[in-house]
Order: sequence, then C-alpha cells, then structure tokens
Amino acid sequence: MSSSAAEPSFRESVDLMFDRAAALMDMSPGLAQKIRVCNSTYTVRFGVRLRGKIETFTGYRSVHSEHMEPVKGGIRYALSVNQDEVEALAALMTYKCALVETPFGGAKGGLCIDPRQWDERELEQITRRFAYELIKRDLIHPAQNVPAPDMGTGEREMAWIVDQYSRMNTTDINAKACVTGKPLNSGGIRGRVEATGRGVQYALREFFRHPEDVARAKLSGGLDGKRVIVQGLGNVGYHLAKFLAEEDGARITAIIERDGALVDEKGLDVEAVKQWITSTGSVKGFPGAGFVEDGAAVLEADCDILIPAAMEGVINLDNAARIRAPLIVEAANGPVTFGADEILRQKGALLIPDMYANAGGVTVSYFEWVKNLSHIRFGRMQRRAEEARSRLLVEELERLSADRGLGWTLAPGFKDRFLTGSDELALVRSGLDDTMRIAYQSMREVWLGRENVEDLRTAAYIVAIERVAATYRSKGL
Ligand SMILES: NC(=O)c1ccc[n+]([C@@H]2O[C@H](COP(=O)([O-])OP(=O)(O)OC[C@H]3O[C@@H](n4cnc5c(N)ncnc54)[C@H](O)[C@@H]3O)[C@@H](O)[C@H]2O)c1
Repeated sequence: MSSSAAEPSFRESVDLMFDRAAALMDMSPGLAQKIRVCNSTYTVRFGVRLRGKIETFTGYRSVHSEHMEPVKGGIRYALSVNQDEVEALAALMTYKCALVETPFGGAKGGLCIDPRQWDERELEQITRRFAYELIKRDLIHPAQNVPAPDMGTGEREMAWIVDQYSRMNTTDINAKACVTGKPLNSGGIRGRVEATGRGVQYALREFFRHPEDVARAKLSGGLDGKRVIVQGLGNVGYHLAKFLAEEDGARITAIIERDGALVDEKGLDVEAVKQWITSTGSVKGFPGAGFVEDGAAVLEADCDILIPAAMEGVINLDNAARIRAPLIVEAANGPVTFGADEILRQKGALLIPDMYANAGGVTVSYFEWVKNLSHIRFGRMQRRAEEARSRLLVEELERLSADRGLGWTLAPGFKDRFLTGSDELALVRSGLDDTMRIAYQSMREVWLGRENVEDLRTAAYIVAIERVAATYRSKGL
C-alpha cells in the first residue's frame, strides 16, 4: 500500500518493530534471531478447470513459530497476497497469541485471488482444491495447524475447508477442530463472526478505563461522543463501528472504503451504510452523507480516534506526518509501517497496536477449538457452576431479607432468568472481555513500568517475546 521507496516491506517492518523491542530486553541475540525468523513457508501452485479452461492459482501457508502447537492463523484471499505478506502476518500471529495467552504458535495462509471475480460454486471448487493441497501436508490439522478467516474469507470458506478435511480424514474424531470461524452448524461457536470487532471495542473500553492513558492521547472522558474514523467496513470494521456507535455512544464520522469515503460529522448509520454496500457494491451514492472520492485522504481528517480496519501499510512514510488523530487503533494487521510509527510517536500520537487490538478473533477461535475438542457445547460445564453460584446468591438474599424483616421481593421472572445461568454467547463475551483486560494490563505494566519503553507497541512486543522465550527456555529448541 505504501509507495515510498524508503519504506521497508511488511515483513521487514514487523522485524524492525521486533528488533526495537528486543534491544531493550536481556536476551541472547541467538534466541532473539530464532524467535524472529519464520520457520517455514510452503508455496503451492495448482490448477482448477473453470469456465472451460484451466486456471492456475498460487497459495501459501507460512508457519512462523511452533513453540506451541497447533499453530494458528487465518487464510486471506486477495490479489496482493505474497510470501512477504504471509510471513509478516504469521509472525504477528505468534506475538498476538503470546500476548493474549492463547496456547498457539503463529501461522498464516493466503491465496492470490480476487474472490469477487468468481461465483460461489467456483470459489468452493478453488477453496476445496487449496485445502486439499494444505491438508495433504498437515498444514491444516486439528493438532498442528488450524486456519481461520481473514480478509476475503469467512464462515463459508471455513465450512468448505472443514468438510474437505473430514472427507480426507474420516476416522479423525477431532476433525471439526481443524479450522475455526466455522458456521454454527459446522461446529462453530456463537460470537466468532463478530469477535474481532468486539475485541476492538473491549480494547478501547479498557483503554478508556485508565484516565492517565487517555490523557497521554490528549483526550479526556470516555468513548461517548468521540469522533471515530473507520477504514474498511468488512468483518472487522463493520462490527467494531456498529458496536462503538450503538453501545458506547461514539460517532462514526467517516467510513473509508476501496472506492471512496463517506463523511458525516453528526455520525453515520453504520447498519444503513453496510446495507447500502451490500446492495450496490459500493459506498457511492449513499444518501444523506458527504462523499470523498479519494478515500485514503480521509485518514488525515480531524477526529478523536482513527481505526484502520482494512489492510496493511495504509499509514506510511507518505502520509504519517499529516495524520491528525491523537489515538490510532490498529484493527487491521500492520496498517502502520515501521517508519510511520516513528513519525506518529514523535508527533505525540498514541497507538494501540494490532497484536493487541485485533486479538479478539484468535481468542474466540481458541474457545471454538476447545469446544470442538471437548465435544461438548461450550459453557455447558461452566453453566452448571454458575447456576449453583446464582442459586446460593438468591438464597442468601432471601434469607437476609427474612432475617431482618426487610420484606424484599425479587421482581417477577427475575429469579428464573437469574438461575438460567449464561449461554454460550455470554460466556464467549465474558471470556473475551477478561482476555482483553488482562492483556492490556500486562502491556501497560511494561509501558509505564520499564525504562526506555515509550509506547504500547514496544511493550506488547516485549511481553510477547518474553513469553515465547520462556517457552523455548523451558522446553528447549
Ligand atoms: N477476520 C478476522 O477475524 C481478523 C482477525 C484479526 C485481524 N484481521 C485483520 O483485519 C483486517 C480486515 O480483515 P477483515 O476480515 O475485516 O477483511 P474483510 O475482507 O472482511 O474486509 C476488508 C474491508 O476492507 C475494505 N478495503 C480493502 N482495501 C481497502 C482500501 N485500500 N481502503 C479502504 N477499504 C479497503 C474492503 O472493501 C472490505 O470491506 C485485515 O488486516 C485482517 O488481517 C481480521
């Protein structure tokens, strides 16, 4: 995305960020090098007969670190997919999983394809063939390598992949755990589709619980009324924009898409914009909002929070100096290049890094994987425990009221609702919320507690690298 000749590649950018953090740590250069490099990248070229001729596709599955297995990371469908990008994304997965303590190594996959050029039947053929190539080599496997959706893929592709794996491994009782982000009827979990956007919301809520941190971004108060610009109204961007607007009172003052940006200082109706894009294929012509042809220029507009949620490299050496947002939340992976990161820091902007901000997806993927392996509806066990706790609480309230002659009565229906316990979605949400709070605390401790650590990204890298290093130290290389 970035155009300056001085800009490093995406993978180099991730490595430079790693080096900046590692230089502040007490770790041997040899171990740092081992953690930083990508273990392996598999390239596959395969042919599929489509529309009367043979089309050749190129795909990748990169494994960055197997310090824990399975390795985990999405599969991206885009024409821009290449080895450098897949390796950068795989490395970020290693650090992300370590930061939020999901017990996975890091991986990523990609297929060079514009999914909009093919119809559903053709996409199924292509996906099954790509999956076949990866399954054959254990690059999709419940115990070794578990993909998930990323840009250009979703539940539909994951359903084809799990079905393909099941056909090729008919006796594997854990087949459903070979991929996450599946539809519910293929072994998915409630709350996975929205999980990354929900995680961004929880990350922001946690940030705004710390007034000193908010002040460092030259902001004050909470999320209510904050002016937010979102780039990319796909899976991640749509959910986070909707939740922030509908549940936290934020104003989405601009939505930037591929073909332009919509702007409205009063706040855009996210649901209406999404429906418009779905029905017309574009943001153009959306009624009642301003339209800017050069969408990328809107990244530089005045706002409180800028959330790039589309792709990497969009804030780079060319535009970083003109970015006005005091707070930038990396919902996408790698939207800010290494050079841009330095410029933003010098300007005093505060950045919540990708490996933390968008970790909601992999966190809920972990819950889905555990659900598949345990062969029991997620939360059935916890539900029993919660019901028992709730029952004790209600009994205690009733006893207190009777003892003291208070005459308290519980609202009609309340007791029943209270005693039903939590459903799967509530458990997923509370597990995700806990994860985002705890990870923020661990990052924050390093950010504010250690000398020479100036920013949350470096802090996040330090926490992640320390955890990966600890695993290597205890189990050996
Ligand atoms: N899906 C997940 O669970 C997940 C998890 C973690 C991180 N991410 C990251 O979030 C980002 C978005 O992923 P997604 O799953 O939402 O993808 P998606 O394909 O669902 O949506 C991407 C959106 O961005 C738009 N877009 C693409 N290029 C753009 C550009 N140059 N300018 C403006 N808009 C553009 C697309 O039109 C689309 O609406 C990626 O960086 C991905 O790696 C996704």
